[in-house]
Amino acid sequence: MKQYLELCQRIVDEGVWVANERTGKRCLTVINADLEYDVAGNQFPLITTRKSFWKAAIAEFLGYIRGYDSAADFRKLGAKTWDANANLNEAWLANPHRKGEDDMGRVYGVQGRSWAKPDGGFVDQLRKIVDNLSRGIDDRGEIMSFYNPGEFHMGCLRPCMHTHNFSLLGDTLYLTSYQRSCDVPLGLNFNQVQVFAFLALMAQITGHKPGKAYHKIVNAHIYEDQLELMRDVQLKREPFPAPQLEINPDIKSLEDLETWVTLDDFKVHNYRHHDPINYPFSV
Ligand SMILES: Nc1nc(=O)c2c([nH]1)NC[C@@H]1CN(c3ccc(C(=O)N[C@@H](CCC(=O)O)C(=O)O)cc3)CN21
Ligand SMILES: O=c1ccn([C@H]2C[C@H](O)[C@@H](COP(=O)(O)O)O2)c(=O)[nH]1
Repeated sequence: MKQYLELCQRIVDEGVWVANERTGKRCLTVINADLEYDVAGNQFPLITTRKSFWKAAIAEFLGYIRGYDSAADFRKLGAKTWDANANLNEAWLANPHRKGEDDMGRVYGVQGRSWAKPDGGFVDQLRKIVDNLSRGIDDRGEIMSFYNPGEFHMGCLRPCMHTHNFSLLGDTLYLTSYQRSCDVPLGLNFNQVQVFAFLALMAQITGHKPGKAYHKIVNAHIYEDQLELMRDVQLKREPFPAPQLEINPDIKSLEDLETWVTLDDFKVHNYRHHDPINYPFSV
């Protein structure tokens, strides 16, 4: 929590205003942030200076793991986060690749589970990582990347958190995740939860102990219409201690994640938080 608040304060103190064409808004921006999460010690990085809807963050990530490409499937899992990008962005609505209501196109999990090969067929990046790690193999390329410039024109948004790189040291699993663009008041609240939960889940299904998760962000920003709430409300609050995440121990394989897992398989203990803050969302 301290590192999150320090990043927010750094943006307020040192950020530079940058105009963003896609949203038509200005963002107060800094470059480079390195965050670290202690998954071994189960210090769940949930924001405590406002109420976090952490279940939606986990639902969203479960949708990526399943390779979903429809905002409707995300809604069924419990995340409304893709509704706006799938259905409200003018450029995407006019895109001939959009398959209709709720279609997100070839983004995130689609790339993670079925990256199209130029010579035909698809690559399932996540399956390969799970198979290798389960056999104790780290080939120094245990990477799932959603970043496919050859198909950007076929999706509603370029991936923000775009690459997840796993490492095995002895029987401890590590994760390094890379993010090119970060909406710190809204997106990061979710992304922290996702990086932590992804390492915890992968350690559980591949039979390893989780170590640390490293989260590397390039462009970290606060939109102009979020600044006042961040500076004058959220940053004035005192954080509470980190809660703990409990994952159903019956989740034992990638197939489990693909088939029966729901949000009921995740629980958070000792979550003390301040009141919710409704930050504006930019499409
Ligand atoms: N501008 C922008 N920021 C983002 O963080 C973002 C995008 N666009 N587009 C793609 C995804 C969608 N994500 C989202 C979308 C909505 C919320 C959101 O509204 N969160 C609310 C409550 C959510 C709920 O009630 O479930 C929050 O207060 O955290 C968060 C992340 C993250 N990404
Ligand atoms: O997981 C996510 C997804 C998206 N975001 C934010 C970061 C930006 O504010 C927008 C994406 O806009 P681009 O113009 O494509 O950079 O969404 C996030 O923080 N986390």
